Amino acid sequence: TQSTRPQRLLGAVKKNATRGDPRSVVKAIDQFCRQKEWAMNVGDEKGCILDSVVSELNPATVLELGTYCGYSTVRIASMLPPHAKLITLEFNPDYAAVARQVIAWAGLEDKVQLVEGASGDLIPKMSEQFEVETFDLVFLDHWKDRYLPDTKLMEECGLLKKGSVLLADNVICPGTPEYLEYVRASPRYESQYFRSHLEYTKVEDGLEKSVFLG
Ligand SMILES: O=C(NC/C=C/[C@H]1O[C@@H](Sc2ccncc2)[C@H](O)[C@@H]1O)c1cc([N+](=O)[O-])cc(O)c1O
Ligand SMILES: [Mg+2]
Repeated sequence: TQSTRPQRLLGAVKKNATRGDPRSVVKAIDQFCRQKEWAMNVGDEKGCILDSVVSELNPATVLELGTYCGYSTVRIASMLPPHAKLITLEFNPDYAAVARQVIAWAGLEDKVQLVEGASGDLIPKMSEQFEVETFDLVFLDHWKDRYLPDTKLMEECGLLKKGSVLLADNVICPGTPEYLEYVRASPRYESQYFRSHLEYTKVEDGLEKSVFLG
C-alpha cells in the first residue's frame, strides 16, 4: 500500500537524524521538506521566531494545538527547562502515530504528552485530567477556524493567567482573520506580529504573539 507524506517524513528522520538529538531531527525534517516534499511544519524561518519566544519565556507549562508530525513539538520541547511539560493535542490518529515516533526519536518523550482528540473537547478537561492549572505558552497551529473559539474556551476554562502567551502560526497564510481581529482589538491582550514567510516558500506569513493581561 502507498505510504503517506507523514510516513515518508518519518522515514527521512530515521534515515538522517541521530537518535536523542532534537536539532538533527528538526534539520532532517526541514531538509526533507525543502528537497523532497513540502509539509505544513512551522519550518525553520518561523521556527527561529518560535525558539526566541520560548527561550525568552522559559515556560513551565506549554499547550500545543495541532501536533501534525511533531516538528514544532520537538523544537519547543528541546528548549524546555528540566521539569517543564508540553501537552500537544492531535485529532488525526495517523498523524499522532507518526508524531509519537518523531518525538521519541528526538528523545523527548519525557517532556511531551501527546493527547489524541479535538481541542474543543479536551480543553475543558485540561485541569482535571492533565493536572494543569494554567499554561505559560500556547502554540496554535491547528485548524485555522478553531483558533478563536479555542482561545475563548481557554479563557472561560481559566487556563490563561496574567502573562500567559498565545503564539499563533499562519495568521496571514492560510490566515486567521477572526482570531487576529479578536486578539488585536481585545483590551485583554497585548499583541505583536512577527513577519516571516510561509514555511519553505517566499509567500508572506507570520506569527502573532499575544500576551494575556488577565
Ligand atoms: O492547515 C494548516 N494547518 C492545519 C493543521 C492541522 C493539524 O491539527 C490537526 S487538527 C486539530 C483539531 C483540533 N484539535 C487538535 C488538532 C490536524 O490533524 C493537523 O495535524 C496549515 C496550512 C498551511 N498551508 O500553507 O496550507 C500552512 C500551515 O503552517 C498550516 O498549519
Ligand atoms: Mg502552521
